[in-house]
Amino acid sequence: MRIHVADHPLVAHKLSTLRDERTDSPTFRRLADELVTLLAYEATRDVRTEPVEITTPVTATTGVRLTHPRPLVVPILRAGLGMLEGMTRLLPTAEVGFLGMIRDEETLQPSTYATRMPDDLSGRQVYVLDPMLATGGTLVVAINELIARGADDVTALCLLAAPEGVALMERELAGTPVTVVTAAVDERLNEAGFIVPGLGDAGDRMYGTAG
Ligand SMILES: O=P(O)(O)OC[C@H]1O[C@H](OP(=O)(O)OP(=O)(O)O)[C@H](O)[C@@H]1O
Ligand SMILES: O=c1cc[nH]c(=O)[nH]1
Ligand SMILES: [Mg+2]
Repeated sequence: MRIHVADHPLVAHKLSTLRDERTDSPTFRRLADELVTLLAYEATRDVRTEPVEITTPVTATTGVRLTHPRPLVVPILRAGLGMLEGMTRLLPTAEVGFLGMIRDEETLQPSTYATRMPDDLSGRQVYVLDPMLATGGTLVVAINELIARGADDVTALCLLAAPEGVALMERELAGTPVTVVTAAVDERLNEAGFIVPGLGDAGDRMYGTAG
């Protein structure tokens, strides 16, 4: 597994406002959207392309286009849904699948309550969207499902990661074609499994609800 931390002052600036407890839901959603677009630029560095012959007003030349099958983007509901538009702005022709997952507040174990994506992902590049990589349990289950369906290149975009979650993914997904792109790796998890300093519950902050 590879991890890429986006080291850029604009990313750090937007992330700081996102973390601030005074940031309201509309601003949180807008900043998450802007951050995803910056992360998506890094995350799609290896998106598959093929040569294409084009003619400019001046001459014939060779350009590139995204290969078929198109990449699949999979937001993990709820909070990952707030990252979808920022991602598809850069990859407008991507196919979109959905995974609904929830982490038990006591045990911190993830469970999947909805799955809507192609059964056969053979040879597909997949971009998974989830703002928080905390214990890593959610992303390990999600990515194993994608690989079981045949995905051969998986990139997870996360706004924030905890070292414990990165370590779990490195252990559980060793030898798999997985990359994590994140805006920051924070200090640690607290007793409740929240990222410190973190930004709180991403889903609640995004949608203005509790739980
Ligand atoms: O790395 P982990 O320890 O598994 O935790 C991360 C997960 O927790 C949050 O989802 P949550 O369960 O709060 O669901 P929500 O998006 O509906 O709020 C977050 O959006 C991740 O999916
Ligand atoms: O800090 C955390 C950890 C898990 N999920 C969140 O939304 N925030
Ligand atoms: Mg939540």
